[in-house]
Amino acid sequence: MSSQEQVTALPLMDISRFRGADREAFLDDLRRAAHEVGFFYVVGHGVPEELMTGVFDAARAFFALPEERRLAIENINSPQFRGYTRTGYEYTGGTRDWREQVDIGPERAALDAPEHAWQRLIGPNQWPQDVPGFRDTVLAWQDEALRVSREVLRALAAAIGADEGYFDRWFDEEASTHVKIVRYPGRPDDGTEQGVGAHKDYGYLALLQQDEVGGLQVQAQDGGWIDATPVPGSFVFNIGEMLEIATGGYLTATRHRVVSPPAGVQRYSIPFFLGPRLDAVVEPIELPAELAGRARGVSQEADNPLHAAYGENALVGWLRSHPKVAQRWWGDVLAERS
Ligand SMILES: O=C(O)CCC(=O)C(=O)O
Ligand SMILES: [Fe+2]
Repeated sequence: MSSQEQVTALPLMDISRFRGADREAFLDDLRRAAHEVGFFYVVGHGVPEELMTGVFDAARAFFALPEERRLAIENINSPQFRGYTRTGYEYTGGTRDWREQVDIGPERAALDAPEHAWQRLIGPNQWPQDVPGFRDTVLAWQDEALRVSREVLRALAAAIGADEGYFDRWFDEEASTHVKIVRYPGRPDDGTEQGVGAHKDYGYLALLQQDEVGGLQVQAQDGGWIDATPVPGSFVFNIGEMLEIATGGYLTATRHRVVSPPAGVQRYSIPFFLGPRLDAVVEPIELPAELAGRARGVSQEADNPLHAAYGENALVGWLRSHPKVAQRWWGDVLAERS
């Protein structure tokens, strides 16, 4: 192997094989990748290159706006945690992350009389008014990210011996989608390396489009960290907590983190999260005996208990990561729970 050749320890999956002649071999590869690593690259997805480039252009245009224009859609305006988060205002593992971002969810009207706390996550987005085409481009990208994620979810269901459509029961047209448009500035003067602290993602699956800079790291089973080296044209996929719960830990939500780029270098990334409906309570699937024997059980960490009720799982995540928004709009819920 020449020293120029790209070396990456994460498996690479060509999702077009799922509909092709070697489907069974593909499902074996996918099963191994999803069980052993929980992270893999996906190529052969058919998302037009112009759209992948276009969404990064939209991101660059937004983050190039003067701060007061970015703050016009600050998430502090939104009980649903939608909109812009300034660098240093998001927390993971109780420690400040070093990135700025725009969070976008399903576009709905807020409910008049929500019965459950998590129903207050339903509501409208905040869109920047001064980046022409931002909304259309992001929505077009979101549609494609949803299409590819659904295909990967169907392949995962087939790979664990279930019907392709198995996970659709907690899903349908009300799927929880979440797009994050992210910019990591170079690391701050004090040299802190946390772009995003180590965490798991809470839905079914996460898809990530990243630029060429790198910095995402994935925790291996031995505790070491593997670089998710950028592979042009690919998406990085990882398993979320709801699939860990649904498979009794046969599929594991793998911890990952982002190391900030060096000072003076910036990185753009666009994660997309696919979750079940907010009112879904995910129950364990009956796995084929051979797989069940290798299921590791659902991890229960003191600092991150997993909730099978998806809306609750999502709410806990939002409250923890955006304390200022939580204080402004969710004081009653925080007080009840303290
Ligand atoms: O930006 C990345 O590479 C990953 C971000 C991430 O893990 C997240 O936002 O959950
Ligand atoms: Fe993540």
